[in-house]
Amino acid sequence: MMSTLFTDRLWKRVDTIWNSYLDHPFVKGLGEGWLEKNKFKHWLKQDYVYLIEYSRLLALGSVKAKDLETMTTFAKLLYNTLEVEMDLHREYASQFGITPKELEETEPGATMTAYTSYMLNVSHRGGVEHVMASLLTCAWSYNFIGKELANWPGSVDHEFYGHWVQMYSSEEFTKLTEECKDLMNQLAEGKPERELVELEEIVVKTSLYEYMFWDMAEKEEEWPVNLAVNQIKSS
Ligand SMILES: Cc1ncc(CN)c(N)n1
Repeated sequence: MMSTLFTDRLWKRVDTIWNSYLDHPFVKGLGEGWLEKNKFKHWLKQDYVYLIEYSRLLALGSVKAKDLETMTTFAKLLYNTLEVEMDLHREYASQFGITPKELEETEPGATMTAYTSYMLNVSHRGGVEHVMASLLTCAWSYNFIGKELANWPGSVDHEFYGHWVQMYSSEEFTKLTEECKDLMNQLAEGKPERELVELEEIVVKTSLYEYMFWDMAEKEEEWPVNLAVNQIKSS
């Protein structure tokens, strides 16, 4: 009898959360092509610094890996993030007149800091399986969104957002996502229920953080201190 894959079990927990992304105004606007560019620019800058922290997490995966094959998978994901995915960001940024250096110097926002700090914290404290559980939602949920949006009329060919949809629904990104899922299943194999529950919780939490990240971009979230300074000045 074939046992259920751990990722199938995970899917049951995140299905509703991930489907709610598709109703979020930021994602909907991106897929339907009416998203305000300043909101996208906000996402782009925060996401660039998010991907820098995510890259640290991938490097940590290689450090914690117990065999060369796993080390190589993390290294491949790291290379792809730094050179392929972040290239998409650099290309979009150039259309806004933002240089790569300016992108890199983006002040990390509250949501992006909370999300990446959470992932790095559980990964530092745990083993390679905790690193993989922290990373999984990032790759898998974007691939899920990309493939869903690719079915929406006009999304792939949109003059501005089409490139985004093409990237996250691409065969290459799908293949990397499948490698992440395979590795998660391998690492979960034979683990006691108590540990599986722990890994599942990480995937649920990161899924909630993903929702908060979309919300952060939609609201163009800023640290409240600027508001406080202005209030002090005007009083
Ligand atoms: C916040 C977030 N999550 C996921 C991805 C896809 N790597 C991303 N670029 N940014």
